[in-house]
Amino acid sequence: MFEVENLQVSYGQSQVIHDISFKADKNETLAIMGRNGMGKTTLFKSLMGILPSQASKVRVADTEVAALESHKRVASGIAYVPQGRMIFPTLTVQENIETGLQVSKMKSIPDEIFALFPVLHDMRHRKGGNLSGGQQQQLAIARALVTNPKVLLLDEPTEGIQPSIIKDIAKVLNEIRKMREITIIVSEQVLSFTMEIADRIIVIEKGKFIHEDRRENVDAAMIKKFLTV
Ligand SMILES: Nc1ncnc2c1ncn2[C@@H]1O[C@H](COP(=O)(O)OP(=O)(O)OP(=O)(O)O)[C@@H](O)[C@H]1O
Repeated sequence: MFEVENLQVSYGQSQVIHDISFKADKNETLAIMGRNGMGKTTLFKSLMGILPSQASKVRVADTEVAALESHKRVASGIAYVPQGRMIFPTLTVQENIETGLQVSKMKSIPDEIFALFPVLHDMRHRKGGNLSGGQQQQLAIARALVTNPKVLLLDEPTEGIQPSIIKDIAKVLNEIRKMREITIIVSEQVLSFTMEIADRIIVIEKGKFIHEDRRENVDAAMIKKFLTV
C-alpha cells in the first residue's frame, strides 16, 4: 500500500504540485493522466526524493519515507522508470540491469526477469544505447524490477514508442502485477494504454487532481477532453 498526503512541490517561488493526496493498494495499477506540463514528472520526481517537496505523509507499506533521501526511498521499496528511460547507453543490457541488484542484494539477475523480457536475454551483451526505444523501455523496467519494489512508478512509458510495442508493454505490466502483486503507478497521455492496465484513472491539471474514475466507469470522451489542448 502506498499513501501520499498533502504533497506540495515548488520550483523556487512557483508552486507546481498543490496539496495532492492519494492512496494506491497492493496489486493495484493507478494511471495519472494529464497534458504536457501539468506536473506528472514533478510529482514522480518528488515521490522519489529527487526533487525537494513537503508532505505530511509518503508511506510505503509501514515505512514513512517523506523525510528520506532518494536512495533510502529506493531501499524502502519505491522504484522509478523515468521519462525517456535514462538507461546507461555505454553499459551492456546485463550491466544496466545489474545496477539495480545492489539495492536488493541479489547476486545475479533472477530468471524471472528474462522470462518477462526474452528480448533482453537475447541482447544481454549489447550496449544499451544500441537498443530500440521499446527495448530500452523494457530494459528500464527490468532494471527497476530487480530492486524488488513494492511500488513501481513509470513516467510516460509509451512516449516515443510504436503502437505494437505499446501493447507489449501493457502486457508485461499486467504480468508483473500478477506475479508480484505490487502497486504500479503510471503517468500517461495515451488512454488506450491506461485502459489496458489501470484499475483507476486520475486526471492531473496544473498540479491538482481534478478527476478520478475506476476503469469500468471511465467516460473516455471526457478524459480525452482533459488530455487535448
Ligand atoms: N526545473 C524546473 N524549473 C522550473 N519550472 C519547472 C521545472 N521543471 C518543470 N517545471 C514546470 O513545472 C510544470 C510541470 O512540469 P512537469 O515536467 O512536471 O509536467 P509533466 O506533466 O510531466 O509534463 P511533460 O509530459 O511535458 O513532462 C510546468 O509548468 C513546467 O514548466
